[in-house]
Amino acid sequence: MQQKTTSFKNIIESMAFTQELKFSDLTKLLEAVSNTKAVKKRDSYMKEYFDKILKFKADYVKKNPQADSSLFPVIRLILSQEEKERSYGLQEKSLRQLYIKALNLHKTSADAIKITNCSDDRLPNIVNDIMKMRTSDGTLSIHEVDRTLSLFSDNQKLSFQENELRRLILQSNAIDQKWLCKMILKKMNLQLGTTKVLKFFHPKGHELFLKYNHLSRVVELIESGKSEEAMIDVTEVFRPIRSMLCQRFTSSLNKDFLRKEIYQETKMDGERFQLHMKNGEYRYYSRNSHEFSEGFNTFLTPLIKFSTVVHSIILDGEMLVYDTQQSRYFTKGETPVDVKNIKDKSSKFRPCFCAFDILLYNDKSYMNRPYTERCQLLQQLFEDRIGVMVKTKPIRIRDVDHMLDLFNAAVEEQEEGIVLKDAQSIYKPGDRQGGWYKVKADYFDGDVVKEFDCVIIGGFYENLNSRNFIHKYLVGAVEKIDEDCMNVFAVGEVSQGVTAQERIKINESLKPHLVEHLGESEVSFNRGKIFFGKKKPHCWIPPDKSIVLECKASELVRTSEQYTSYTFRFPRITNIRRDKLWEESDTLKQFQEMCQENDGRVKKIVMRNVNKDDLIAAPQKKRRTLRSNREIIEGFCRNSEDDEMEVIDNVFDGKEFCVMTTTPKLPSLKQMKKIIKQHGGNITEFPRKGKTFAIIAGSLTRNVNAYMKDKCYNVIDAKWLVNNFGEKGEKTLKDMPSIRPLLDLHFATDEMKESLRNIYDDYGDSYNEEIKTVDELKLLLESMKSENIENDLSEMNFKDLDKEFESFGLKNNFFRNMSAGFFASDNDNVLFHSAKSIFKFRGGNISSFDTENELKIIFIDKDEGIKKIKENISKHLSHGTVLVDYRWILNSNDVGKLLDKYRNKING
Ligand SMILES: Nc1ncnc2c1ncn2[C@@H]1O[C@H](COP(=O)(O)OP(=O)(O)OP(=O)(O)O)[C@@H](O)[C@H]1O
Repeated sequence: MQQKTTSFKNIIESMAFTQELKFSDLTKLLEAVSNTKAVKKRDSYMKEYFDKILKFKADYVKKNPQADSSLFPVIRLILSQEEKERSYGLQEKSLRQLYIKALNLHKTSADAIKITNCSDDRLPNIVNDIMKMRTSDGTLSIHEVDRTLSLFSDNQKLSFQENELRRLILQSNAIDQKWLCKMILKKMNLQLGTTKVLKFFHPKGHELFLKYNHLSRVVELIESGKSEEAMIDVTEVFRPIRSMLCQRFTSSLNKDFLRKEIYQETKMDGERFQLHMKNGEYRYYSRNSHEFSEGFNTFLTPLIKFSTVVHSIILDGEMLVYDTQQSRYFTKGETPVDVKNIKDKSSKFRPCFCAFDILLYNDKSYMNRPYTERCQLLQQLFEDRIGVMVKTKPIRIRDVDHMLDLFNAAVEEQEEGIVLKDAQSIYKPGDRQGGWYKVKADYFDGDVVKEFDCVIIGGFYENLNSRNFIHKYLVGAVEKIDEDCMNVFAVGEVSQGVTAQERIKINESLKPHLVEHLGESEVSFNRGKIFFGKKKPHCWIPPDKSIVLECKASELVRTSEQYTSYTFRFPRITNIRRDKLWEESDTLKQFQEMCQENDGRVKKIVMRNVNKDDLIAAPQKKRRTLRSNREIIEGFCRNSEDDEMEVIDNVFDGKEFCVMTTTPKLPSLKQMKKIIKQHGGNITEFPRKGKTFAIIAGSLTRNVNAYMKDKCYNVIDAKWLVNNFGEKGEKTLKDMPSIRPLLDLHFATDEMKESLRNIYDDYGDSYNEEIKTVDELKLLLESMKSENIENDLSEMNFKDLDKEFESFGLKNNFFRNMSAGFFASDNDNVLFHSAKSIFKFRGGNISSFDTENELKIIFIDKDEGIKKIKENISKHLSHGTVLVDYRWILNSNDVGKLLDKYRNKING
């Protein structure tokens, strides 16, 4: 009898609602969600799924009241990236091996090679492709998959996992395996956030997750009917709570903000940890709620002494490394050991817990009490013991000046910054807007923190097997050897700060020039050498073919990996300086000066104290710079609107365009692309030889110029597009509008020239159409190169013409008072000639080299080598002659005014 009862109980226990749910239904949903671009549609798929299974569950529970009806297995599969309890010991590399074995593939078979060589992010898709050939129907239940993943976690022996995976393969289809692969790797990339998914599961799901940061806890609270109660507070010891975060301090806050009661605390620079203690048992949880009790219980717990009244407590704080010999703390950037990983008992390093908040005391939650009350309590419960456990000392802020003094003093003390806390703020788990603010020097714009302009000299691939996507750039500082030679030195790596689209664009520009790095310490390029440090990039790039990045960092830290002995901490790209030549990057000397020895400590790169003006001016300025650069990039972002765009005529007949630059007066890049598509054209993000009909350029940036030099692409002025189709592309046309050589084309390929031959003469004068404006006439005259016509041109009274045609807005003769010579040995340098024409067209006077007169200004092409140029024109040079790179004319023309005096000046 006894026997019978037990086995019946087992049957009941093993009955689970998720046995009724097909895994292939779930993977079908995940596939549909991840393939859908429209956000609303994605949401509706997920919502529909949850509505359906919740209803199904309600019916099931009625019939099987004793069975396990939890939806946790479903949720933890969909949100595998949040999985904390299970780890499978499988990364992309080992998972490849596992699949090869489970599928019984021979190492040299085509499928095995595909699995081995694909990039990490492609692995699930490759598994999908291979499985298509061999799968059965998907008959697995969610329960079965979830259970197997638990087994994977409990037993990480490869032979065991191989058998289990094979069992699953036999019962699944290709899509099932694709998603299983993603679940094991915990990289779902579902395009649907965790909180959103949880919202579909339960209206309080996402809020509870924000608070508790733990899937199983959230599901448990909801399914046990405790969601309302939990929203208020169910803080328990040994249940980690999501950390409250800090908002960045910006000037927009300061008016009202500093009128409140605000406290300042030191911003400690270690690792965020929670200390939980109950009746002498201690546990420690990281910011992501992972437990790291073992090490801390060995090295820290035995030294901690709470007041005897404390039976249970949860403290929030920062774990720092303390050097017991030197009696000093290490910041995160300079610490020689990982605070979570101190294992050696004889080590001079010890973890020290710096508490700044208390969330629970003697089983009573304090999370909903104001900051000041929590702080008061915290001060009473233990004595500070340096190097073991200490607490912050909040200071009440009197006014803005007081706040700035405290901040500047903190920076002076080499601290990371300060934290400001609203006296009334309660502890809001996971919240960044709850009344805590972090102030750091690099949040201020411009010259508070040094901005580095560094040229990209190398790259690190995301995946070494495929070597097709650089995710991190090695950047360098320059050192001039002589006029023609400049070396570059590796100073740091930078990855953050650009969007995925921007990174794609940078990578595409670098791609044609990348050279595989074979471990050399130095490599040569045609203007000098690059010197690397110990860490070698996967590929290098000649600086003269590269891009300058403007980077900011929070500080400079010691490194043994770069050429320089210091490198950036928390570097991020703040700008892509397409306007800057690689030689204009920061110099090695400048960099080394920043790194002057200072007690062996981290180098703050704060240039000066922050003052009240910085609080007002900075953010606006910053936004502007970013916007202008973002706009250049914006056009490379695919937009879901594009898919829904209506084509109103087909005058472009599938012709491919690359919209590259715009100006403030022209429509945005996005808008221009839309215009092209509306008229039947195609867009490419990068010009393709033989395929791209034309580049559309609003301004002749360095990038556009580089494409013109290639001589493979027509470059059409963006105004052509707007003039013919309207600002919004609204005008319907029957035929492709004519492209006028003088007015619309910056560069024409031979093919284009040939096709225009029947319509325009050699100077670009139309056989059919009359000249309509002075602008046109001037350009036409410019294009005529014969002696007579040149003379005619110089004799024309442009002043009168200007007056006469003021109504046309032709007042931009900004080179009017300048006389200059032009020297370039390369006669085919299209850009140089176009700069010369623009100079003349905008009123400049071109001095001749015929006489032996000395010229004051000579425009040259710097790329031809200064030494060589100087030899060629030595007799025209005097002490006062200034050599200026011709790009200054192009750049001035682009912005419609003279740029600061000779930005591209070479000497003088
Ligand atoms: N006194 C303090 N009060 C609150 N947080 C502090 C304090 N001292 C140091 N910190 C740390 O500063 C961090 C606050 O910044 P935020 O919440 O944005 O985290 P973060 O993204 O790690 O930021 P950062 O990189 O600036 O440290 C906290 O996570 C915490 O680790």
